[in-house]
Amino acid sequence: MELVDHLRDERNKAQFDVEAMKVVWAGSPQELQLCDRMANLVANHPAFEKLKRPMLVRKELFKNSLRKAAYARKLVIDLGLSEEEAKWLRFYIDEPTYPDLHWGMFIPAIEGQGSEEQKEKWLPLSRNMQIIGCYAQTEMGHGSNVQGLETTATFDAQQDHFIIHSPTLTSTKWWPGGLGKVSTHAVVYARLIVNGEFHGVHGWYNYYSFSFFLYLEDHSPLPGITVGDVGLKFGNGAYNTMDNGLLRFHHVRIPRNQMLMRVSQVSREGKYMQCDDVPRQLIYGTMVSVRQTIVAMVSRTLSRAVCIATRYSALRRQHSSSSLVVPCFLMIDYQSQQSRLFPLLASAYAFKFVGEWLKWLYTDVKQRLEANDFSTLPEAHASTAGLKSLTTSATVDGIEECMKLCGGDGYLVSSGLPELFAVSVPACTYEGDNTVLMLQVARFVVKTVSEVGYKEPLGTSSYIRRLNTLLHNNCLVQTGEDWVKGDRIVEAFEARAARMAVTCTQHLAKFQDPEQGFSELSADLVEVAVAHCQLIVVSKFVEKLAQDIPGKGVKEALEVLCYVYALFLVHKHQGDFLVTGYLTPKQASLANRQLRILYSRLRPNAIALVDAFNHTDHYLSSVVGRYDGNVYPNLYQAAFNDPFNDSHVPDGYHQYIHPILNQTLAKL
Ligand SMILES: CCCCC/C=C\C/C=C\C/C=C\C=C\C(=O)SCCNC(=O)CCNC(=O)[C@H](O)C(C)(C)COP(=O)(O)OP(=O)(O)OC[C@H]1O[C@@H](n2cnc3c(N)ncnc32)[C@H](O)[C@@H]1OP(=O)(O)O
Ligand SMILES: Cc1cc2nc3c(=O)[nH]c(=O)nc-3n(C[C@H](O)[C@H](O)[C@H](O)COP(=O)(O)OP(=O)(O)OC[C@H]3O[C@@H](n4cnc5c(N)ncnc54)[C@H](O)[C@@H]3O)c2cc1C
Repeated sequence: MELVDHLRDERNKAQFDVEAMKVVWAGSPQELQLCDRMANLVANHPAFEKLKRPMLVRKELFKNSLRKAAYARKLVIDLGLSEEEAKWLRFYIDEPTYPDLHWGMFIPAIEGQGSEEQKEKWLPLSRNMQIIGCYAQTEMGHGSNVQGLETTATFDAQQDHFIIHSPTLTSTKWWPGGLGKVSTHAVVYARLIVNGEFHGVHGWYNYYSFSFFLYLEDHSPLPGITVGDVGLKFGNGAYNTMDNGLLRFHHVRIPRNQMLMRVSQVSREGKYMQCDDVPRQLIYGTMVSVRQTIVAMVSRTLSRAVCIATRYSALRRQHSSSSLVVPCFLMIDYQSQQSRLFPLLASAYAFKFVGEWLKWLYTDVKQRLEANDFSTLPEAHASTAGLKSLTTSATVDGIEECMKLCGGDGYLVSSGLPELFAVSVPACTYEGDNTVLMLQVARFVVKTVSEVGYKEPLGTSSYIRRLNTLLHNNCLVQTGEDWVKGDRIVEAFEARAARMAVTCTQHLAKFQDPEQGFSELSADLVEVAVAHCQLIVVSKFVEKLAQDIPGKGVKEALEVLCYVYALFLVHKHQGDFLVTGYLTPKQASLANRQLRILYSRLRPNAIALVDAFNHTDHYLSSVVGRYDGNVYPNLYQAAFNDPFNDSHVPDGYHQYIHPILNQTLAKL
């Protein structure tokens, strides 16, 4: 039977080579081929079916996710998949499970913080999954405030042991993924006590990582350990496939050599030693690594929501504004729908490109760290923290908007959007609460501004070198067309970021106690950080356009997306641009007018731009976002796939409805 493509007319409108755009989106022909292979491996295998997930109760759901993880492991071994292939396989299975933390945090923590000897011992065991690990940092009472962690690790010189203890209820380890039911090991952050002395009580270096055996072979916890799951989380399915755990220690002994010893050591005699040439911030290194990964992944999450909403918008018809009776308008042709949808489409591309750049920055910093060059760590910290915060917040808001853009059907689980929202929301909290992370960026920016004159700003903050120009030269835009020039756009974002940073730095200088100033101005400081991070995203998109981009019309389509992203932000944050005096109201309104022109240029390419994400229907898991656009029969069928429709008479009907119909309520 011939398949009907309900979106064919839309696809025919494309003004660029979709196959070439797929390569740009994936990053390279090799990446495209790799992702395509892994996505289809998952899509074509019944073991990875996921549509029934939201109907399962927690225990079934969890067992189901263990089955999938075990099956994935078998595929990795049977097919001899590389670590990179295995990573994409897990990604397309699309279900948070313990291997995410094992591969994503436990192993990187050992790699980054273990001594050579420890790496030699623990890494082969971990990579072969002979042990399964998690990352136990957060406690019930302390999440953002890592310095406040209460778990203690007291050195016992007599037995050459550390004694790990949870002295209070609030010191209970709380949230670590994979901890609740599965892990055999954990990297635990604890406060170090040697010879009765807390080390580094004033600094952030009083927390050390320990690796220890959590379970005996029969899988009951070691004596002195209480472990469990933190309980049901938001959303059906969603993050409930993960065993986020709780953990308490009652004077649990572990050998001294299980303290991760790259940053500092405790000797057999009980002497505490800090490695001179390694900064203490390195114990936060795993978070830098994961924040980078989150940015690399988040564009795909947003692209998924945008793909669903764009396809449905290009299919569903509603009345025109002049006639409430004739259903003639495609939803995507409403200007208001475009102004909500197209900036999200542009953001997905923007986040993809900034994610590629961040990966490059992180790879560079990682190589430097291995060679004990720590000079670029502050920038890597600020960029990973800020971009993780910016992109996850925008993505989660974007998924919610996509749900609304699909009307009532977006709210159905079969649209794929509610579960995507539920599974993505915690990204604003885990790996650092987004506001807390933006405050870290603000610290970095304010410090850079304060040091102007005796320390050269580098990398993402190099615009601060041109402070004088940015503070005094205002925008030169005179026509709408003037707004679609890369260097002009970047300069506008630089001027806004620089002016906001300088104003805040001046306000901070008025406080006698800098910390009090920082606290009182924290809301403004977050805005400074947002401006700095948006500048990074815009400038990396503009830099991308300066590269050689093959394929008919591909570069032109990307240019439109870049300007949509940037001018949408100019419009959204026009208050910043106006208050700092960089723009006049006329220039701001020209930007908005130009944005409308750009929407009309983007419109014919909309479906092709989401096709270029190359998402399989399995990955989308959305009735309204199907590739073939055959929505309505499938939407109808999906209703009958719900076990709730197995019978006309639900449980409880005879008991609770009949008495009302028969007026026999007194018998209840
Ligand atoms: C939607 C799509 C999703 C895609 C999903 C993909 C993957 C998902 C993967 C995993 C998710 C699952 C697991 C999640 C795990 C976790 O959540 S683990 C726990 C994470 N916890 C945190 O992130 C805690 C956040 N808090 C902190 O990082 C610190 O406490 C904070 C930095 C906020 C403050 O610490 P403090 O010691 O008080 O720092 P100061 O402000 O005094 O700064 C001291 C100096 O250290 C520098 N610094 C801080 N952090 C770092 C770092 N990470 N690296 C390098 N340097 C750092 C800071 O800049 C200061 O430097 P100066 O002295 O100013 O020079
Ligand atoms: C799904 C999920 C998975 C997780 N996985 C892990 C894991 O594997 N391992 C692990 O160790 N942890 C994990 N966590 C814990 C996570 O890292 C913490 O939840 C996170 O760091 C935030 O800490 P908190 O929950 O204590 O929030 P809090 O720090 O209590 O924050 C609550 C509110 O206070 C504000 N706030 C806090 N501090 C400040 C400040 N200094 N200035 C201004 N505002 C502030 C925040 O902005 C936020 O609005 C996970 C969490 C979730 C939700």
